[in-house]
Amino acid sequence: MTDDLSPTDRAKFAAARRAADLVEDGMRVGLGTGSTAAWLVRCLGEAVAAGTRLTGVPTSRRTAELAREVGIEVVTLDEARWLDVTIDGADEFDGALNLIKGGGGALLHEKIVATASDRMVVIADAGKAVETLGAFPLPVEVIPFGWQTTRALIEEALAGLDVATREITIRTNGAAPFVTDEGNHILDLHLGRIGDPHRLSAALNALPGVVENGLFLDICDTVVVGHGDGRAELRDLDAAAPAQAGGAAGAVSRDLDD
Ligand SMILES: O=C(CO)[C@H](O)[C@H](O)COP(=O)(O)O
Repeated sequence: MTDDLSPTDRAKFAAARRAADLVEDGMRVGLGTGSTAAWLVRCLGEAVAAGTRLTGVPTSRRTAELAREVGIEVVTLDEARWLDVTIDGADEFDGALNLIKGGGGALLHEKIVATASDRMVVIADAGKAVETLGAFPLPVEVIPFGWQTTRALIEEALAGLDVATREITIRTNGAAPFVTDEGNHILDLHLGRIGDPHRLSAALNALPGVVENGLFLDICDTVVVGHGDGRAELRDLDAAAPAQAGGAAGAVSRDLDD
């Protein structure tokens, strides 16, 4: 399944394969969205074929389709109610394991599913590690009604916040605005650097018209970092370190050559 992969895809696969080993028989698993999460779903499909029993709650229609294709029993979040683990990709992660997500437009379901889980495990290639969040444009899901007014409100809110740049673009699909699984649009906030992610997240979610933003703060417990040579390294939040400590002090690493 992995012949002819680019180094980045090999890294994504390595992270997904290692994370699939964390799934135990009988678990209810939140299934993320994106190319790294797709590797995970394929790995879990192999585990199911080998006899592991699990139920999956997909975070998007795309993931639901792939999960069914590979033989995973798919249920809704309301049927599962609570999950043992959610495993998902990310666009950026920092030293405190805070994330930017939503590059694939599924951030709303992803945040709901991750929050309804005992543990959130992120799978990512090493290129997603950052010192400070914000180089990746921050996705914000907004309802279509009055989205241009919502964009203006976001611009006003950004004026008082610690960010490097303040450009906002509407995500498109061809000529039309991109539409999420919930029928909403995505505004991408090009901020360069986010000085205070908690303050920004609260300011965005306080605006009418904003449904959710792609900052996942204090949600992720573990990042499995994949490398192009096939290694995967686990970074766990150190319970002793304050979440806002950031940098290497906020997480502990274990090298797992497999
Ligand atoms: O948040 C997401 C989708 O909404 C993805 O997990 C994120 O964009 C990473 O994608 P990929 O694994 O393809 O790099």
